[in-house]
Amino acid sequence: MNYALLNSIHGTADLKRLRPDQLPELASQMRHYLIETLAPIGGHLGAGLGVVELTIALHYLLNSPRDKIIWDVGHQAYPHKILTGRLPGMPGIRQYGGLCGFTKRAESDHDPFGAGHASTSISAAYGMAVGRDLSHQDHQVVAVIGDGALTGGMAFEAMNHAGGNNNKLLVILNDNEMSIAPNVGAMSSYLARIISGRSYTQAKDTAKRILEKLPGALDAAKRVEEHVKGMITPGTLFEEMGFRYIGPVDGHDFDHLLPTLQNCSRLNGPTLLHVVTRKGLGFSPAEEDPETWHGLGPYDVKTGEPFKSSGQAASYTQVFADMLADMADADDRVVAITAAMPGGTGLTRFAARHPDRCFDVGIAEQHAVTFAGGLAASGKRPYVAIYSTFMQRAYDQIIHDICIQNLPVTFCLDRAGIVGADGATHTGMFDLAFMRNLPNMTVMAPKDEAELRRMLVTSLTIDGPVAIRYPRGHGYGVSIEDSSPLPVGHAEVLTEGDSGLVIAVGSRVHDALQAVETLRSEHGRAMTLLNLRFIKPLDEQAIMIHLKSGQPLIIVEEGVAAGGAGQQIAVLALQHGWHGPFAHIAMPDAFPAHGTQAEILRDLGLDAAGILSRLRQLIA
Ligand SMILES: Cc1ncc(C[n+]2csc(CCOP(=O)(O)OP(=O)(O)O)c2C)c(N)n1
Ligand SMILES: CC(=O)[C@@H](O)[C@H](O)COP(=O)(O)O
Ligand SMILES: [Mg+2]
Repeated sequence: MNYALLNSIHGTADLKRLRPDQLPELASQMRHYLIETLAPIGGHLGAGLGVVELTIALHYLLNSPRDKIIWDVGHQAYPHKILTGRLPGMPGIRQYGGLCGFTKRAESDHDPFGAGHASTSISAAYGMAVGRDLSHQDHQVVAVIGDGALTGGMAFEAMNHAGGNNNKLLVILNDNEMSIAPNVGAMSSYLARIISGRSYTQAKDTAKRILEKLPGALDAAKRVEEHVKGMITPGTLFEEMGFRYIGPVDGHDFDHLLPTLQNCSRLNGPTLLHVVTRKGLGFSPAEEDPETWHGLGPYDVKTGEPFKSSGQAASYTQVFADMLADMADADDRVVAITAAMPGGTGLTRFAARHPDRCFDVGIAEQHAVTFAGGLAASGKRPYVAIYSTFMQRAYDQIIHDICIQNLPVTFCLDRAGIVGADGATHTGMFDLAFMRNLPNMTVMAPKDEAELRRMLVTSLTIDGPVAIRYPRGHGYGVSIEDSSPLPVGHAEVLTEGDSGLVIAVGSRVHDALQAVETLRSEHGRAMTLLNLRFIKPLDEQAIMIHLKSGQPLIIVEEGVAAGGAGQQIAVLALQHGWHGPFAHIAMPDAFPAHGTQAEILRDLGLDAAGILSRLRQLIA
């Protein structure tokens, strides 16, 4: 493909020099460029392809960075990055040292607000609109939010606030009928009805029938018609929330988009523009299967097939989902909940076997947790599968609705620890610290996929809240025959030696074992290695039996050091009078960069080589 037009755009000023009739060609080149550039590296393709025209139109008419464009989640912002001077960096997006996969303030003045988590854009944009008005400035503030992100409560909290006031704010609802998976819920049906126009037609028919049945009461019936029409005319809900509703508009047609956006930008007060787009537009595999092509690894442009790495063990996610489905076979109290991530959490597999016991609540982590509380209070055993990073949203619900009432809800924290290309916003670095300090909570971390299965079985024996955290990626291909429950609160001794005690948590156990074995074979120094298994309750007895005063104590965990298991173990050791060399190999008080999981673990000294080097220092 010839990218001459695209390559001539070094910033938004170049875009503005184009004639309107050149924009479709620019859109076409940008689509091809995205499809080709992401093929060897993967990334969030589908959402960006869907907003190519919208992004071009916004930058054509607005004056970023003076005008503020806030992209919700930020995964669809690749076209925005291209138009704002970041085209040369695109081949390195989400790679180590490369561009961030989301919007990021530190990366560009054109990213006025960073994101990664959903449903924040209207709040941030409204804050900027109010800030602008307080400072008597007059730039535009535009939030672009997807129909999936609109299922998040924050979006409605923000609309409730903004709609009650008169600050100028444009919210663009990018409606492609998809979250990552097909969008769910009543709002999604409402938007679909607006697009199809059926509700409006039906309402008119209903009013007509009322008219026919009430001869002589024409005025009254006329009023009924007006009322019914008013109730379900497109966008009434938004109008009732204080927003001027405009749309629906074809988000791929510049002839519609440009004049509509131009008009919207002249309006005062809060306005919602409903734009209809197609996720993955321009690449048929992505149009046909938008869920797979939402975000993926490398793929073959010619065949339209994602590359599959052969010979890999099952992922933790798959093992989790299959085990939970087995448990649901045997126990009809078991139910599963996802917050808009049925694929990512594996619950699509669970739903295939137990469709009536699997609930996708939308991007609503807080609701997911309290909904689980309600299910638990009615005798069910809910398993809430949410990525570690997204669970941060629901902390008060975990405390107030689950832990205080000691309800048997199990939190299945996928993507715990380093996630790789998604970087800081998606890193699951806090869950060990925030879960282990909650009364009534049991916290487990499996060393491999077999242990994950046993921990799930164990959770069913515990009559209270449980958190199980496991990493992104594949297991080790170990045998998963044993499905017996684990003794609660007991660590596992993996090696024994008198040169020191290493305690490793979950995902770091295998690398710690490798380091301990290398130390023994290369230096003849044997250490005891405990697989902690239970971060809470802590196996104080096993720790104190194996901890010898004067000898090194090393704790390895893939989570933030502050408040992590290591700090609690250190306090325990000191309370028992232990003294000796100490190392807490964990994540520092800083957000990690993006790259592969291996690169980030290496940087943090959390891989086998890093652990080995710390062990060598300690015994030196
Ligand atoms: C709080 C939170 N939960 C879940 C996610 C995972 N997630 C990322 S994008 C997405 C779907 C967003 O759908 P939509 O806003 O409609 O954007 P589209 O991809 O359709 O353009 C989800 C669930 C997230 N980023 N943040
Ligand atoms: C944008 C977003 O939040 C998701 O698409 C996320 O990137 C998915 O991560 P996984 O690839 O680990 O499922
Ligand atoms: Mg969508």
